[in-house]
Amino acid sequence: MTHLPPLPLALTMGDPAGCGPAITAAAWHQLRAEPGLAFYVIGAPALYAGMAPVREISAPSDALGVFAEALPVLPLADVPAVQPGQPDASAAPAIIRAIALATSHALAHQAGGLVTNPINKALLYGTGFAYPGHTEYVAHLCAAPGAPAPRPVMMLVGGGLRVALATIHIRLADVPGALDTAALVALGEIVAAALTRDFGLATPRIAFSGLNPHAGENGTIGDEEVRIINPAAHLLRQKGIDMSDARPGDTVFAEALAGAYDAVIAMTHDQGLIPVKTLDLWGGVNVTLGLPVVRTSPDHGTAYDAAAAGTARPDSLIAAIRLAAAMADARRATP
Ligand SMILES: NC(=O)C1=CN([C@@H]2O[C@H](COP(=O)(O)OP(=O)(O)OC[C@H]3O[C@@H](n4cnc5c(N)ncnc54)[C@H](O)[C@@H]3O)[C@@H](O)[C@H]2O)C=CC1
Ligand SMILES: NCC(=O)COP(=O)(O)O
Repeated sequence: MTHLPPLPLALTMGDPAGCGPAITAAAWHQLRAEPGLAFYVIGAPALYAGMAPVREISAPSDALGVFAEALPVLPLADVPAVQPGQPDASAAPAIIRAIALATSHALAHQAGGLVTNPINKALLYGTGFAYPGHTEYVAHLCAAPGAPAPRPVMMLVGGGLRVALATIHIRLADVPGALDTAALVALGEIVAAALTRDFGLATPRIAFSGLNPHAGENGTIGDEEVRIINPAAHLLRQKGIDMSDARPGDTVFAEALAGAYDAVIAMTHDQGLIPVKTLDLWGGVNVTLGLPVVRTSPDHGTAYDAAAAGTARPDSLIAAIRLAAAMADARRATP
């Protein structure tokens, strides 16, 4: 077994008007005594002033020596001054640069992985950001020269569940047309490989959820299960992956909680996120699978109201930091 030295995690500042600065400072207070969870944040030092002692660093490796005493901040230029709770589109270029820099640190093995603070997607779209979210943007940044971007898979971890998504930020009406047997096979392979590599499960058991009520009742109330999902499950089983046919969406998460499955692949964003957020509103983590770098995130958004009121909770960010560190450890042990 190879053991490479631990690296700090790179946190992005996220939307500076959102909860990111407050939860980052709060996470530092709670984690500063755990050197295995050392991190630095890429952002404007002023964002954290008054919430934590701040130390500017000039390279990711400086964070390890600083973390116990102060929040290590790698300064990002040109972050406009914003008010908590007051989104400001002029911050968009800096928000995007922080994500790009953190990803480059992880790709260069200067950071063990990246943990992204929440962004306001509509605000970024309004300034021309061409990606649905971090998931697809980080994948784009991970593309090798001349090669297509790796296919990223969003998985939520929380409340005793792991739930990967077959479709993410698309209209519900577009979901049936977006489901495709070959794509579900590729998705199942990515989820199975990640559960082994990053979560230490030698032979993970995975379930597809159905799209239609009762998983389509044998094609009588929707045929995506018999036409698309079950054929993908069959092909995955032929590849040696323990994959169920489509299970009814109203029971598959209870089955997973009871121990029948290590992960569920949900067909839509809300089908997957509702059980995780209902079971674990504060502690859920969003993980991107299928990338050469570790990337996690809190599963909540910018929470402008909590940012303005000073009531933002760091629980989900802390869970995201813990999970990223565990995944980075697993990859260091078996690169
Ligand atoms: N990973 C990311 O960057 C994500 C970004 N978003 C973005 O967040 C923005 C706001 O989305 P919403 O649907 O309002 O979801 P939200 O998660 O920001 O807020 C929903 C409710 O939960 C509360 N809440 C969320 N996190 C909290 C925390 N840490 N502490 C205390 N209260 C908290 C909020 O105050 C609000 O009442 C959107 O622009 C969306 O694009 C949403 C989800 C993930
Ligand atoms: N609802 C989850 C979400 O919006 C996270 O998206 P991403 O920014 O992690 O791609």
